Amino acid sequence: MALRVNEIFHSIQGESGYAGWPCVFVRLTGCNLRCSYCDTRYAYDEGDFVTLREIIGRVRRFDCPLVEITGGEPLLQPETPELVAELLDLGHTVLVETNGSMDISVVDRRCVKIVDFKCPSSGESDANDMENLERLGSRDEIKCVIGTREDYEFAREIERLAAERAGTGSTVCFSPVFGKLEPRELAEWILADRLRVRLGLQLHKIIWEPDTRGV
Ligand SMILES: C[S@@+](CC[C@H](N)C(=O)[O-])C[C@H]1O[C@@H](n2cnc3c(N)ncnc32)[C@H](O)[C@@H]1O
Ligand SMILES: Nc1nc2[nH]cc(C(=O)O)c2c(=O)[nH]1
Ligand code: SF4
Ligand SMILES: [Mg+2]
Repeated sequence: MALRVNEIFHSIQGESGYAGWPCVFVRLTGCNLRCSYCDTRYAYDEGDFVTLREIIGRVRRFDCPLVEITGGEPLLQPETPELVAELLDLGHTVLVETNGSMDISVVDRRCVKIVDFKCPSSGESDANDMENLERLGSRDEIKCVIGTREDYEFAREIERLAAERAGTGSTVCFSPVFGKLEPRELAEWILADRLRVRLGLQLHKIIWEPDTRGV
């Protein structure tokens, strides 16, 4: 069994509720969306097939408890759930960063799904599978990447729908599109509306040059 892999690297987790922790990233090749702001276009079609065994071996060599499966879109490859389950069985905390267009229930309940609901300025908001709101577990996270005031209002509605769901404990994270919306503007909107959301800034773009690959 093999997956098409764009890169495997060790860095500081820059996004989500796990921001700041050392993390190994497995970036899979291929994406079904084309977000206007995408900072990872090189993953659309660059990558080689690597066996599941080899991927696990490369991850293990970093000796790091936290692993994120990202892309591209990680749920496009039918072998991804097996990779996730094997890493969980080895004792890793596994994050799966997904674009929200596909059914998230295909992956093991023990992993943490970070589900990006695409806002209008991405050009891909019609792709959101809103049923994913019903599929979230309490450790999973909702994420909205915001480039405009219209995006913010859209994201606020997603947050409202999530909060309405009985039993939801999901963290909701709002992040500005890097270089497009000033973090301060988004911070002020969140505070003015008294929202219970987490402001996320991409830490790796502060630590390293913003377009560095493999960090
Ligand atoms: C490259 S995507 C890979 C995972 C999946 N395709 C997705 O979109 O969630 C990882 C995360 O980076 C975010 N992202 C991509 N480009 C960005 C940018 N220019 N500014 C802020 N976040 C960005 C995406 O919205 C997504 O949450
Ligand atoms: N450091 C770092 N943290 C990240 N968190 C999510 C990322 C992604 O591209 O999915 C990412 C990334 O590319 N780098
Ligand atoms: S879904 Fe993710 S990888 Fe695909 S285009 Fe959008 S941001 Fe890029
Ligand atoms: Mg990234």
